[in-house]
Amino acid sequence: MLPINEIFETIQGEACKAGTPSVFVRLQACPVRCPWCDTKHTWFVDSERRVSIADMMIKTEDTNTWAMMSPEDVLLAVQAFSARHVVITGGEPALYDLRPLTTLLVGSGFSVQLETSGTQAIQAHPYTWVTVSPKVGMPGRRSVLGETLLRANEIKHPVGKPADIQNLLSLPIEHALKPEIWLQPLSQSRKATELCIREATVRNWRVSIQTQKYIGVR
Ligand SMILES: C[S@@+](CC[C@H](N)C(=O)[O-])C[C@H]1O[C@@H](n2cnc3c(N)ncnc32)[C@H](O)[C@@H]1O
Ligand SMILES: Nc1nc2[nH]cc(C(=O)O)c2c(=O)[nH]1
Ligand code: SF4
Ligand SMILES: [Mg+2]
Repeated sequence: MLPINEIFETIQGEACKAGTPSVFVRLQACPVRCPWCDTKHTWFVDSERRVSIADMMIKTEDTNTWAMMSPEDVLLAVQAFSARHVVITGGEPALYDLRPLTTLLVGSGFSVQLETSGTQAIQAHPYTWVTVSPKVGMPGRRSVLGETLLRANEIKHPVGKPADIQNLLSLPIEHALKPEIWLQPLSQSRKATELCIREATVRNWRVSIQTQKYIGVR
């Protein structure tokens, strides 16, 4: 059973899969708590904020309410939309064993993507496209970052200031599989965007802007 904050259809806005019609499954809870996080309403699983699946499904704005769902409940909810790409995010979805859910989704014909901070061991079907957005110097277990970066299909690094580039360089990112490295400016800041453009250019990395925030979708 998984605590789900929201399930909604939109366009994946970030990194390699940007532009893909997607059903987002947002899990509740995150112990990492980045000060600039744009989904702070997912951090705590407050038992008083539990709602029915039906009430969770009709939400249209950010709230800290959540519903408890089985992998089969999630599959049914996801099948009601037309997108065939499912993005599992949060909160920190890797807090949970995602093997049952990802296996069910892959077996039902969906492509599956996981958005994770890399601070928890990843338990997901091997076909899952894993986007690791490494969190350095935040609470959470840095010790598993090396392992999750090895599993990463892409690295999407949040950047606000030059020290964030140094933090990324301190991680084992140059392994044999060479996942694409995307720099994502924090909160549409002009300064951060210019820094990402400069650093991506000299290092032959990429720039991931949160396109959903420019085209006005969730
Ligand atoms: C809300 S997190 C949820 C998944 C997981 N906890 C993680 O951090 O990857 C999804 C993505 O949004 C990014 N993000 C969160 N707040 C942001 C902000 N203010 N500006 C840019 N990216 C942000 C995260 O770094 C991550 O790549
Ligand atoms: N459109 C859209 N694209 C996204 N890519 C990653 C997101 C996330 O919150 O994990 C996100 C999101 O919240 N909305
Ligand atoms: S790890 Fe992800 S969900 Fe958690 S606080 Fe950081 S950005 Fe937000
Ligand atoms: Mg988001």
